[in-house]
Amino acid sequence: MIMGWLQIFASGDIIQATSTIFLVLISLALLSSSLRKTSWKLPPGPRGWPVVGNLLQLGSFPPSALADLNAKYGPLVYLRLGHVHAVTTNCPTIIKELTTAQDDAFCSRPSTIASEYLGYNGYDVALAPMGGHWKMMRRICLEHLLTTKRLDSFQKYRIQEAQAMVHAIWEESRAAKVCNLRDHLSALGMNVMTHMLLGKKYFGAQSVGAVESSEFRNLIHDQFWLLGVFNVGDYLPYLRWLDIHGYDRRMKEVGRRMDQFHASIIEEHRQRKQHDKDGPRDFVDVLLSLPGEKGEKSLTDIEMKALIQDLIAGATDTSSVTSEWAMLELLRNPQIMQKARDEIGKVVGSQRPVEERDLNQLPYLKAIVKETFRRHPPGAFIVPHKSLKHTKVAGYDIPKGTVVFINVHALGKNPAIWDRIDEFLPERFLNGERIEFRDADYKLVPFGAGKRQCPGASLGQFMVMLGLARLIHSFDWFLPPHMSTVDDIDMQEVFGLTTHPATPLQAVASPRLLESLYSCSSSC
Ligand code: HEM
Repeated sequence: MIMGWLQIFASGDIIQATSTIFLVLISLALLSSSLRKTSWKLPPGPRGWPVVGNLLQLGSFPPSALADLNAKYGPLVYLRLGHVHAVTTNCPTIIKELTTAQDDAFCSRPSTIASEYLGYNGYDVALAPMGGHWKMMRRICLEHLLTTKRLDSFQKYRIQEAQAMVHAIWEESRAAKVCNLRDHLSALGMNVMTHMLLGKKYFGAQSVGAVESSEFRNLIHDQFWLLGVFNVGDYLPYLRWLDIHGYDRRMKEVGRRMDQFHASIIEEHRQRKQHDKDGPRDFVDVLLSLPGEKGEKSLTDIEMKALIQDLIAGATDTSSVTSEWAMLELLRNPQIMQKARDEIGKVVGSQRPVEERDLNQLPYLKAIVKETFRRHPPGAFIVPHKSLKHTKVAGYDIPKGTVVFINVHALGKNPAIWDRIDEFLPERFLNGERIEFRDADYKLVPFGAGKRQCPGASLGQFMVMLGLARLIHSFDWFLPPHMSTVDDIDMQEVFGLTTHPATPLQAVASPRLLESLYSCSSSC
């Protein structure tokens, strides 16, 4: 910049020089006015570095780094991430305040490079800023796709896929193979969702085929990873062109390939619709039958693609990673696994498989899932919220545009609200009341809260509970031969949009029901 001024003066262009000085003066004025705003009483937090602020303090596992800051500075911590105001909390009272009393102020989303490339520029639901478009997209989810009636009509797919998983594990057990539970659970989550959404399954028998399935799996994997990264360009936009970690380039490429994938799905459905007079068979058929926002005959292709993208991303990894952590804890705690099996046995017996209608009668299994959400929430942070106006929380000023990181990873390990935090204790939720996933005092918020809370919560619960119930009821589970005690199970977590066990969970399955209960009809 200094070189630029010198060149201007050297060239003798006095008008340009004057306007440059004018701009500098305005910038200084703006800077001093922003400094004056330091009269704001911001929440406490660590001192930041010039320019980057606290970006370098996030570490390799940001949920733990931010939890340490909460322990040091209090329940609401202020951070400056580059030029972005941010706050973080692991406290139920503050979470309640942000998502109920002040929901209107905090219900937007930050606009990020990820939302640009992977959320159709905020044209989707999950990453869209608050506004008319988000309202319309959310209404479509709630009134047309995720209704109880629609979900009931797709129950057969969930049962089919759960049976396909049990069958595949049974075959592996007969071949004396160690079972990779991550593979089975992610195939279950993915197949249930793509079956309902796109009318296809991507893994196992009757799937689309190896090439399309592996391409799809890699795309979803990359998308998940990229949605979870802290991208420097979001916080220091003038450095975006440097693309320090190469995230922009990857996001652009993944977004382009996802878009092609969605376009071909929509085209296939349009072709079929011309010859097929039956009602909608899957969510894409439903989307094709809906009118547009302002009375147009149909939704635009971008709206349909953005919805497909969100539902696949929102539904698949969240439920499979929850189930993987639950199975990991059950292997570490065989007495809890047995208690759950006894409960299922009492309700279901041993002559038939578990059905969805059984799930409401399995409070202990539900408590296991709840304890998994506490100890290993699938997303360490709730999808970040953003404030729409200047407001006060707990007596502190929160500037307009502040990004809010609700740290559910740290909430579940907050010693001020939980006893014996490192133990897996489903019993803590068996207090005689009906067990709800949404906790009235905000100690557990696996599906978020307020206007942005997860619209797929009940489907997510069904998917997790059905998969687990089938695994526990159908098999006895043992450690793989390379492990001698439960302490050999790797408990390390890998940070991303969802937090996975560092090592995919492996175990040995031994069938415990009649052989006929492991068979798979041609449909699965
Ligand atoms: C165990 C399963 C699941 C978990 C733990 C989960 C968790 C979450 C969380 C924490 C949020 C953010 C809430 C907030 O910002 O306050 C969210 C949003 C969302 N979820 Fe889920 N989810 C699950 C399953 C599903 C399923 C099955 C679907 C759809 C089929 C879905 C679709 C969405 C969508 C579209 C949003 C964005 C909502 C908005 O911004 O308005 N999720 N989910």
